[in-house]
Amino acid sequence: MLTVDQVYFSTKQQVILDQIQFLLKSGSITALIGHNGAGKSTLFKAIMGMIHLEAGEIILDGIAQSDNFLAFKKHLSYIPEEAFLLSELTVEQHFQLYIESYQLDPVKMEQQIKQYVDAFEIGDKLDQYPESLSKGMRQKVQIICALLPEVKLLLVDEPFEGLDVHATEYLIDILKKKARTGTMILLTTHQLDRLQGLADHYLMLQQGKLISSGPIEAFDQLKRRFDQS
Ligand SMILES: Nc1ncnc2c1ncn2[C@@H]1O[C@H](COP(=O)(O)OP(=O)(O)OP(=O)(O)O)[C@@H](O)[C@H]1O
Repeated sequence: MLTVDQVYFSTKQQVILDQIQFLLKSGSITALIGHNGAGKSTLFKAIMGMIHLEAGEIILDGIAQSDNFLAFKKHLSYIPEEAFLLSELTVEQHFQLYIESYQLDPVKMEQQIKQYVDAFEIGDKLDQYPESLSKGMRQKVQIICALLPEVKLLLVDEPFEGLDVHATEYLIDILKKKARTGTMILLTTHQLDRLQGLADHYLMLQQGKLISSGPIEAFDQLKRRFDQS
């Protein structure tokens, strides 16, 4: 379970996350929705420990982020809105980096990487560097890296931007499979229609505040609520 408790973050100019509080359960897929600037990416950065919270706590299966950050972080993985790949590493070396940093089984990973690489159609790019890849290809590399470890929580920020239809459908399928094995998934998208049949819960942010949350019972109702927010 993920517990986000009274999380608060501000800059000199504005409050960006205002006492955010929610729970995620094992195996759930939760859509984090909100208009531009609502605070979605900042909330992801807060969960990832990439920003320093002024108040609040984030607890993943009993491990508090502020108590033991290394133990906390090894249970989560992140697909950022824009791929952050290292210019000096090839595609294949990026996969190796994840295998090493998450201490994954290299033999098992070899098969897994082949499966993902084939499905995302980047098999001919393994020895290339990020600068020679298209935006969509870079995103695919980042997605594969994030999918390799079996984590308790997978954060997915605007995953469908820049992906072709085939890759989008494949990713949706993988996210559902991950959730079936107990991974919690928290994802943002502006393409609300993509959430239908994927997300089972939602969190709605508006100007840094959590204004609504719960199970997605009626998708049309959620879209109306979002349009009115
Ligand atoms: N590094 C930063 N310094 C100052 N303010 C920031 C910074 N990053 C984000 N903000 C501000 O925080 C607020 C929330 O931004 P955030 O990127 O979290 O929104 P978002 O919901 O992810 O938006 P989008 O849908 O456009 O990606 C915005 O008002 C933004 O201007």
